[in-house]
This record gives sequence, C-alpha cells and structure tokens, in this order.
Amino acid sequence: METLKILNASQIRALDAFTIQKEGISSIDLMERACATFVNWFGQKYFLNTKLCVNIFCGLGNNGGDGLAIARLLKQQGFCVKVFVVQYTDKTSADFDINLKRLQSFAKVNFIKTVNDFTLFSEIQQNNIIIDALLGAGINRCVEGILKELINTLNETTAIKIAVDIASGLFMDNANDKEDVIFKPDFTVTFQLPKLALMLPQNYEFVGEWEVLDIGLQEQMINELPSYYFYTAQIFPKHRKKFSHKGTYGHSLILGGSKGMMGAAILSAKACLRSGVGKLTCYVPDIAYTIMQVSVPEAMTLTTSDDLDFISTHFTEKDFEHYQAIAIGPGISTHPDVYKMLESVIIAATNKPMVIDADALNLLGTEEGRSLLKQLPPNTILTPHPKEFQKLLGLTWKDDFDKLSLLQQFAKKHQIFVVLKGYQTAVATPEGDVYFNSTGNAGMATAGSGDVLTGIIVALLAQGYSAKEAAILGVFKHGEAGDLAANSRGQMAMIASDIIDDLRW
Ligand SMILES: NC(=O)C1=CN([C@@H]2O[C@H](COP(=O)(O)OP(=O)(O)OC[C@H]3O[C@@H](n4cnc5c(N)ncnc54)[C@H](O)[C@@H]3O)[C@@H](O)[C@H]2O)[C@@H](O)CC1
Ligand SMILES: [K+]
Repeated sequence: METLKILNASQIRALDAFTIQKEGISSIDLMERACATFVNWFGQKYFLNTKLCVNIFCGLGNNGGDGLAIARLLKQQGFCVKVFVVQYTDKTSADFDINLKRLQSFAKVNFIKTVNDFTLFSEIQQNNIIIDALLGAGINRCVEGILKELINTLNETTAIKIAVDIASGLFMDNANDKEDVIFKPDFTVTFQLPKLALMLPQNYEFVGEWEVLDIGLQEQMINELPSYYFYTAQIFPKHRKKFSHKGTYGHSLILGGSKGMMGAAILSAKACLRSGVGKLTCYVPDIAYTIMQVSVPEAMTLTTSDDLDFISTHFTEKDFEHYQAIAIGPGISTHPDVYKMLESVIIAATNKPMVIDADALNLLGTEEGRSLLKQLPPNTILTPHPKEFQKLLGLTWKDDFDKLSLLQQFAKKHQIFVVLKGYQTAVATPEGDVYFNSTGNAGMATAGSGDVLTGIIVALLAQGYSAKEAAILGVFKHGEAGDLAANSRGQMAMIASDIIDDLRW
C-alpha cells in the first residue's frame, strides 16, 4: 500500500527546516525548487495555451515569495505574466524580499494598497489565469481588510484559479468559520504532502481539484513524524497462487434482503463474487429464494423456512462455522424481528471477520441498537454514510473536523474499523488512524453503490485479508471501478451494477 502521510502546518515547517539543514541549502533554494516544480506542472497543463495571461497575486510571506519566483520562472518560459503584490502590512519575509529583487530586475510589479488599486487588474478575462500566492501555510487568523476585499473580487472573476500550496484564507488543520472569506480555486497545487483541509467535504469549494507536487523534502523525517492521517495513493491486491483452488480463497456469507429490497443483497453478492472469493453463500428470506438463485447462479442460497418477508432467524455460532467472513445489512429492513436477528449474529460471530452495512447500521443507530455496539467483535468493519454515522453516534457534529475527531474516537472506543463513505471516504482504524481514499467520483452517489462495497469487503475478509487491508483495499478498488465506469459512460449514467462490471483486480 502506498500512502502519503498528512502532516500539520507546524510539522511541515519543521520538515522544511530539516531538509534545509540536512541538504546544506538555504531556504531560498528550497523555495526555488518548489517553484520550479510548480512551473513545470503549470507548463505541462497550459503549454499550448499561449494567449492566456497569468495574473499572480502575492502576499508578503513565503507564499508570496513563491508567487514572485513562479512569476519570474513563467516569464522566462515565455508566458505573459502580470504580478500584483498586496501591501497589507509592512512586514515581509526574507525570501519574499529576495524574490522581489530578483523579479524586479526584469519585470514590472504592481503594488496594491487600497481597493482603488484594483483597477490595475480590472481586465482579467475568462480565459486568463489567476494564481493565488497571497497566504499559505502561515495563516493563523481569518483574512480581513484589503486581503478580504481582494479575495472576494478575485472569486467573482471567471478566470481559471490556481492556489499555490493552499487557498488563501483556508486553515490547514482546523475549521474555518462559515463567514470566513477564502479564495475559491479550480486547482490547489500543494507541496510535498496533502493537507487535512483538502480531505474534508466542507472545504470543497476552497480546494477544487488538487494535486501534490514532490519538492524533495526529506523522506526520513516524513517517516518519523507522527500522524493519524494518511492518503491512500495506490494499493495492490495479493497475487493468487498457481496451485490454488476455491477453498484457498475462503467462503463468504452474506445475510441480506427482504421483500422489495432483494436488489441490495444481489448487488453485494455479485460484487463479492467479482472480488476473488472462493465460495459465497447468501442467506435470504424464504420469499427470495428463487430470486437469489436465478440472479446469482454462482452463489449458494440458504433461506428461512417461515414464509416471512425478512430474515428473522436466531443464529448461533454453529451456523457460521463454515464461513470465513460475514456481511450483514444490505436490504434486510428495520423490522423489530430483524433487530433480534442482528443481535444474534453479533453475539454468534465473535471470532468471525464481519462487515456491517445499510439497514443493520440503521438498527444499530437506535437507542436500543447503540447498546449493542459494545458487543461488536473487535475489528468488525462498519460502513456508514454520514447520516448512518450520525445515528450510530446519537449526536451530530459542528463541522467536518469535529466529525473526523468523533469518527476517530468512535473507532477507538469500540475497537472497530469505520468506513465513513463519501468523496475521499475516510477509513478509521481501532488505533484512531484515518486513511482517506483517493479513488471514486460523484457518479457513485447512486442506489446500491454501498451494497457493492460491502460485497467487495466481505470477499477480501474471506480471503484472509486483515480487516484493515480489506477496508482500505475494498474502498480503493470500489472507487477505482467507479472511475472506470464514469470514464466509459459518464457519471450521470452510472448505476451500481456498472461498478461491479468494472471491477478489475
Ligand atoms: N518554508 C519553506 O521552506 C517553504 C515554504 N513554502 C511556502 O511558504 C508558505 C508558508 O509561508 P509563511 O510561513 O511565510 O506564511 P504565509 O506566506 O502563508 O503567510 C505569511 C504571514 O502572514 C501572516 N498572516 C497569517 N494569517 C494572516 C491573515 N489572515 N492575514 C494576513 N496575514 C496573515 C503571518 O504572519 C504569516 O507568517 C507555504 O504555504 C509555501 O507556499 C514553499 O516555498 C516551499 C518551501
Ligand atoms: K495560496
């Protein structure tokens, strides 16, 4: 698994300083390296678009210093560049000063002191570019005064907007107030590592698409610095053995379905079979026996014998002895008898890897259900979307940073994995670590998509992947299949079955 560690602003400052000391370079050299990397990225993206004018807005600290260096390097590459420095204070950083001198020797720099000076850039057009180098990682309060006016004005333009390192005004490690004025970029180009602020849904319009540029900060220190947060960049499944047979890859049990909701169980079953499991048994209500047998011929089917619309069986440990992993939830309904069934499963599955989803989460998210949480076997995987997670908690959160911390506490308290679904799905571990997923798209916000994920995860569990591997890899491959489906037919046309069809291992 390849992950990028997410470090906070002060850790990144320490990392910068360590790199400078270790390599025996000066901070201005590191800035130059970062800016050259940025300009290389920019050149690859906009090389053919010679007509565009690049408007670079610089603050007075090192983010502003970056802006000045980027201006110089872009000008050297033949881009049309206009530079604006906002003089909101008298204080400048040393590297800002050096880069201002370097730039002024061959380019004009416009200074903005008051709103009246905004006429200097009034002609920014639709196909122009704005580079935001006003404030970066050094921000310690919300923006005010001339900076606020400027950011509001820039946000109203139709130009393509690019933030250097992080959008000006956006806090890296904690929540902004709703009223804060923040630059709204189309792209955030951030240095070395992703930042926590880029992971959270509430910041979406202040991030846009984002990309990390490797500026060669010291790997050794990145490895040593502690963090709870990781971004899953790439992850590979294990190889299958040549002399293996279906017994090698485990037997999954999916408990799912009720009248009118058999689709959920079928989607889970198909996704499970497409994810390398050796054998699959689906336990469904009596009324759904034929439906399951016809829809998923590869799966064995067991049923209740009570003629009911839902599964109300009371399971014991013995019922599960032939299975390596269990999934419960897709389409089971929230009937009180189903709650009793769920309770029996949780008690009987003490030593089985298990994934709990959908209606099973709704049942656990009731007053009565929450008391069952402490009985969950360690390492159980829960896959709630935010609404389900809110019910599981029995309380709501102030903002996404608060939600994240509640997620970590919840996973730690119950010693389980919680897959909080959404864009950049967050997988929380019993240690309180969080892995943000890098695959997936809004086309996956469609009925049945979660059932597919449950099927993938239970297949991985049955094959002997640890709960951590199954949750992180499952989420990653689910998103990857979603991206393939979106590429072939577009996000709006996607349905959950397309995600199954596009699973590639
Ligand atoms: N440290 C390094 O070696 C490197 C730093 N780099 C750049 O440096 C940036 C960080 O630079 P700085 O630490 O100088 O900080 P910034 O340039 O983000 O901010 C400058 C200063 O503005 C003040 N400030 C904070 N909040 C403010 C607000 N709301 N309104 C007005 N002023 C405010 C603070 O005194 C802060 O130090 C990074 O984001 C990155 O762009 C890159 O050049 C890569 C290398
Ligand atoms: K910025």
